[in-house]
Amino acid sequence: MSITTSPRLSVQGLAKTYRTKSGDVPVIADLTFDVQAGEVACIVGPSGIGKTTLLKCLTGLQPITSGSARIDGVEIDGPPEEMALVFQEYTRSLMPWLTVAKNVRLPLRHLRLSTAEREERIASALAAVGLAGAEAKYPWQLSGGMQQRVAIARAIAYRPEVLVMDEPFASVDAQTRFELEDLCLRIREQFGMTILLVTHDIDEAVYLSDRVIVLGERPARVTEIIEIDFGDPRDQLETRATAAFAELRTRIFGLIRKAG
Ligand SMILES: Nc1ncnc2c1ncn2[C@@H]1O[C@H](COP(=O)(O)OP(=O)(O)OP(=O)(O)O)[C@@H](O)[C@H]1O
Repeated sequence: MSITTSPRLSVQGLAKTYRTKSGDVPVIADLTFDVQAGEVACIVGPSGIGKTTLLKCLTGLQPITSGSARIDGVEIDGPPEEMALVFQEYTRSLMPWLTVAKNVRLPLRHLRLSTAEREERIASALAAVGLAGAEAKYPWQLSGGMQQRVAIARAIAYRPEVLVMDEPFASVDAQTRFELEDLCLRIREQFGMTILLVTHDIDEAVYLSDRVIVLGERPARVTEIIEIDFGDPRDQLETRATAAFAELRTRIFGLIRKAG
């Protein structure tokens, strides 16, 4: 007997046109792709191709013009409870007047959790991002990388099925970026989350992904979906030094350059 599993996230013929006072702006023409449960998938493509627009459609912040997006077979037509979103701009997503613990607690208010369960989720999320002990600190007392860890902790305390990240590591230094990438892979492992991430960094996409979805043309289409099979664990030095890594980087770079 063969067992078929439906994808966690399924995007079918998704199109998006912004309706503005000066006319229609077609940004996405036709996107079709699946992301399986527990995968990390990265969206890459030239600047302005519509990557953030796609995430807005998937997180219910913008209506889809035509086509569909589904989580576990259920059509997305508003912010889905199964998703959490992490933005590049952690300074704008954290509340500076709230402590780290209170920032992480914010989205949990909407869930029916006992006090003990809520506190356990906060503690384990902060431990998972390496911030155990920072509960009483304020965001402005932390480095940029640590603030982004708080934003990630807040998302994982919510325990979403799908963690959506829009250029989450673009505002931190290179060393912190590597640490946060590895954190991302650990979270997937520890919590079994599916991760969909937009990045401009091709190396980051190759390092993190099980699947890279390359967007091109304007309005956007899927140029190619590239499966990546480095297995786990990945290593920042060793994995990036392999011939397979260099080959994938060159291939994706070529696709983006052609599309841009
Ligand atoms: N609310 C809006 N109304 C009209 N046009 C918009 C709106 N939001 C975005 N756009 C346009 O949609 C296009 C795609 O923008 P989007 O931010 O999704 O691209 P992106 O690939 O994420 O860009 P970047 O790589 O620079 O971050 C751009 O031309 C942008 O000007």
